[in-house]
Amino acid sequence: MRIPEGWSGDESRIARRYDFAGFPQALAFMVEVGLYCEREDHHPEWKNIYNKIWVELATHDAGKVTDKDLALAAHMDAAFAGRREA
Ligand SMILES: C[C@H](O)[C@H](O)[C@H]1CNC2=NC(N)=NC(=O)C2=N1
Repeated sequence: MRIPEGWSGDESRIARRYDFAGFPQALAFMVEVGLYCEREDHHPEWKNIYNKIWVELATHDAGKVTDKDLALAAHMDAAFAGRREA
């Protein structure tokens, strides 16, 4: 498995921190990504403090990182790129 650019971790889980301009941008990111997660039935472990979000991705059923996690990571990175300056 190749860990995506900007992420850390190993075969069991990958992790990344996103820093936003403020809480509204972080909240908008969580709402947008959350709707994607509901559509895909695949959910992150994440924590928010003010303008920061810590994310960990793994497929619990499989006990490892799968293509679903990599797709979610790519979606998150794209959503972040679109909101960085907002
Ligand atoms: C019942 C439901 O489909 C499962 O719990 C899904 C939901 N979202 C999930 N999300 C993640 N990240 N891993 C899972 O194994 C998983 N399983």
